[in-house]
Amino acid sequence: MIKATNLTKQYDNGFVAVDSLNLQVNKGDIYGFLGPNGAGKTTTIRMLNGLIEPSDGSVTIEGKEVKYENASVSKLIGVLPESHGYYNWMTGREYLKLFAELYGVDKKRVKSRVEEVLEWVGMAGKADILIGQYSRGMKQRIGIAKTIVHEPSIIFLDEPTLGLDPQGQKDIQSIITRLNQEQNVTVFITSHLLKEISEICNRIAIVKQGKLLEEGYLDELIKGYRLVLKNENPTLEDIFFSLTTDEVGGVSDVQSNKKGNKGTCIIP
Ligand SMILES: Nc1ncnc2c1ncn2[C@@H]1O[C@H](COP(=O)(O)OP(=O)(O)OP(=O)(O)O)[C@@H](O)[C@H]1O
Repeated sequence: MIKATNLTKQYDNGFVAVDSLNLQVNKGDIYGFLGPNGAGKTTTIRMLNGLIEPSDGSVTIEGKEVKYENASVSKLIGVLPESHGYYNWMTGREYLKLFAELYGVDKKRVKSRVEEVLEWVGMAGKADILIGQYSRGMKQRIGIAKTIVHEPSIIFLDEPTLGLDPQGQKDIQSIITRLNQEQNVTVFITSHLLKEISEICNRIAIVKQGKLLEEGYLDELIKGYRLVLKNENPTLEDIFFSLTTDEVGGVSDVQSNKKGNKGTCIIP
């Protein structure tokens, strides 16, 4: 359903943020895309969405090639970026109506679709309040409503629970799970909250310095790592740290990821 082949991004300054990544997200997955800060997650999402051009490699979504700034797949996908602006002077309902129209929802259907998504994210009672007066959790709910307003089959959520309190995190997780189970929406999600990922995702990928370190079904990975980690019940956190922590407890210098010097770790 989403297939990335040898996906690579070298920025203009020579830095290789994503290096020959091969990924496959299947229909119905909640796919957790994990990695330390600077691992290349946002860069990857932007290439998967056609927002930036890969230096090499290709992406297909439902068999259609994703081309840079080409709107052909935009109807199939919904995107909630990590940092996104809201129109604080609009009410939640006005904002969703605007995006329903922009995304080409049938004019006759806009009103009812906006009401549907407001219900979905539990914001029907707050829809006439200005977005500027919403809490962060309410803004994220409206952000998710915007992401699904045109009924995409795949949604990309970059850190959707960042900065939310535990209840806010739980609410967003429950919306994501219900969208997946009840509306058959495939979800590609990044988060630094490994517990959250292990609770909602069936498949995961772990990247570091732009390279794929591991990909697979979470339950199979956990089984596979029992032996590797000599632990009967390894958690996703155990697997993540075993793969991403540098030996000697050092911090890897991701800025050294230049061509010809890929993946080098500098231990301070
Ligand atoms: N336009 C750019 N030019 C050069 N380097 C960039 C550019 N954009 C991002 N980078 C670098 O690419 C690397 C990957 O960045 P990216 O934002 O994709 O990582 P991330 O995994 O999403 O990080 P985080 O978890 O902190 O959000 C980082 O080292 C970043 O500094």
